[in-house]
Amino acid sequence: MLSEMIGGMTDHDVRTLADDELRTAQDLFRSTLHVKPITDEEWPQVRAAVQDGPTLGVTDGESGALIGTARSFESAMTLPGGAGVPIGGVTHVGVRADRTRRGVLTELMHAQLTDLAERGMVAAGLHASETSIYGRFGYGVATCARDYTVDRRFARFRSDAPVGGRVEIRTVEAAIELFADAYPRTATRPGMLTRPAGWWAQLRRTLERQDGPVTAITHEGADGVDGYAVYSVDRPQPGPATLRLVDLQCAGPESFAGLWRYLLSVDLVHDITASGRPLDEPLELLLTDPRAVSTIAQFDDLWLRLIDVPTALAMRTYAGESLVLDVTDPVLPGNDGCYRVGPDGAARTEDPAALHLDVDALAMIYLGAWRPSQLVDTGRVRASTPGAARQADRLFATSAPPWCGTFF
Ligand SMILES: CC(=O)SCCNC(=O)CCNC(=O)[C@H](O)C(C)(C)COP(=O)(O)OP(=O)(O)OC[C@H]1O[C@@H](n2cnc3c(N)ncnc32)[C@H](O)[C@@H]1OP(=O)(O)O
Repeated sequence: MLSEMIGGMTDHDVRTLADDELRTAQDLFRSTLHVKPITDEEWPQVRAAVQDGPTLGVTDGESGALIGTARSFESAMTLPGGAGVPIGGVTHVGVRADRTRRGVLTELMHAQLTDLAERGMVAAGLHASETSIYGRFGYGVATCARDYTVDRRFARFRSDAPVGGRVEIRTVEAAIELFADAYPRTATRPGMLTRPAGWWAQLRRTLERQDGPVTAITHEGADGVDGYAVYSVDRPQPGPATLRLVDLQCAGPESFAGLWRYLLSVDLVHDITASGRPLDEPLELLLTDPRAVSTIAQFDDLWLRLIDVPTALAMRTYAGESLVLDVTDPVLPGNDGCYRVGPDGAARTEDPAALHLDVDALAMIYLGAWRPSQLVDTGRVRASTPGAARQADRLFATSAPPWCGTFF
């Protein structure tokens, strides 16, 4: 039983909160992010946007007040090779400011990993507020993303850019409804997650809180709706207007080009900002002047924690020659051991290992975000046979950088 494998003793009472405690938990989380409490008017909408799944809480021994919380919901993540793996989306993690650095988060993380394992989640994923928090619990940066801005004055499509399909302005509700059906078809890149109903409700709330008016568009190709985008425009008076892309998803090159042709055609816009996009999103390649696109930030996107390492390794595909990995998991020691990984699959083995790594480093190479040799070169992974790092590079390589693309 996985709960018996979890290390660390508990001196805090971690329990699953009841439905009528969710608002207190949300307010606690907000306070840790320095956000005002939820008002009575807001609560019904906030409640609707809470994805199904357990909210854990830690209460203070003396006062009984909630001092720490963490939520999770169930999703599925696309792997290299196309399989989907059950993943717990971890969110709303916070510890009351007067109770931090006493192990409350540690207890929550251990209890949550046990719970996720018992619910059959092969992995957990999160977006980190700070990069120093989650590595110790076995999470590693498994996808990266970039923010970019497009100067509309210089952005002209090349004549050989893909054409086809039709862009239509819709109400936000209609666009979400039409696109939510098509979304699973577009989530083919490793690291992409299925979006539960609560996620779409949260998007509606985000859109309602934009300063400028929100516009939603869909792209329709030969097989129906295959892409969508939502954006708002800030038009200060006086000053140049900025179109801020809130979400854009597409099934392929034609819908990507079609959506961007439309976005670049919107009048009275000076520049367009896009955040949290795939590192290799090829907008520059569609334009006559690639410098019209400027990357303004590149950062960690999804932090991944492999909970069931044997299953996780077996569910993705590999290329090249097989290799033995020696995995160490300081929190879930049931994952410790050697695994032969190759084009025929992955399984435990008694054979000697060529690469030695902790479970957080395994998460970093698992979807293809980092090459194993990069982690060897920087001391995060140890190679015990010559050539092992390059061999592992070939095994774990993916055709495109992984990307999550769903913020939660
Ligand atoms: C997925 C999400 O929801 S991301 C949002 C995370 N929440 C926030 O950022 C809100 C503000 N921060 C907080 O609420 C808290 O500081 C938390 C949740 C980050 C940490 O909670 P704590 O109860 O203090 O963590 P805990 O005491 O278990 O710390 C465990 C270890 O991590 C370290 N640690 C925890 N948080 C941080 C941090 N923010 N920066 C650096 N180190 C940290 C601790 O020093 C400790 O190290 P040690 O084991 O070597 O002594």
